[in-house]
Amino acid sequence: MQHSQPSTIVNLQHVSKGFADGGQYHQVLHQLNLSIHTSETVALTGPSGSGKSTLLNIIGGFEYADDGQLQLLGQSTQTWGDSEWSQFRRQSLGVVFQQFNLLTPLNVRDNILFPLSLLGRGWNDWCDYLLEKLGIEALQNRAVEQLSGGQQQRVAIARALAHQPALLLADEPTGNLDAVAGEEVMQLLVKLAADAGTAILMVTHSDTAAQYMTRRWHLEQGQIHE
Ligand SMILES: Nc1ncnc2c1ncn2[C@@H]1O[C@H](COP(=O)(O)OP(=O)(O)OP(=O)(O)O)[C@@H](O)[C@H]1O
Repeated sequence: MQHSQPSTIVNLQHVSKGFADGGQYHQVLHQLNLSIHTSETVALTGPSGSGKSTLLNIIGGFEYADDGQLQLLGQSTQTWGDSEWSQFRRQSLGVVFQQFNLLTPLNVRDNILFPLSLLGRGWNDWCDYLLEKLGIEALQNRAVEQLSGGQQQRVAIARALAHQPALLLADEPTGNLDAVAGEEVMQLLVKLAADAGTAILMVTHSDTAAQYMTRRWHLEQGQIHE
């Protein structure tokens, strides 16, 4: 199930980002240098407002850095326009958020099928494997809004990994779950990402969730400490 790809999935060199705050410039990320390699798993922790979501947004192309270089899958993103970013996201990126962000008019199966359909692909054995491992086979035809939080997060994981992306960005994936459901989701996330050959960068405030990742980055005052 592994796919061939450059060994460095994400590489940031001297990346800085700030925001105008009441007429003043507030620097959030300061000259960051970091890399994530194939199948690595990284927990990103740090105080509220330290820039964790901003960093994820830059890596996903949802926001742009003010300065520095971002390479994804060995390619410089400097000249990427909307079409290159969408191609990267469709083929190589999965995302899981605290709020699940599923497509509510659709049932479970169609939510999982959605990222594949954007690539012109259909349902396959890997999708069946995801449903089975996540324990959501029996829920396939249910509307996602009828599911519990833990069940919705399992569907979100299946959707994020359906196309076996090189990188999964997860922002507080256990933030809306109780302790037991949170641990179950983390175990499944790590196991299935490993099966897919997917690297993970996960923002979390939870020490328990962070312990499931092999690396830990702490972001504070614009800098990452590992
Ligand atoms: N679009 C924006 N415009 C102005 N300021 C912003 C914008 N996005 C983020 N910020 C500011 O940048 C800082 C970092 O925000 P960010 O959401 O990345 O932090 P975080 O570490 O993810 O926080 P939390 O743990 O609370 O989710 C905050 O001070 C925030 O107010």
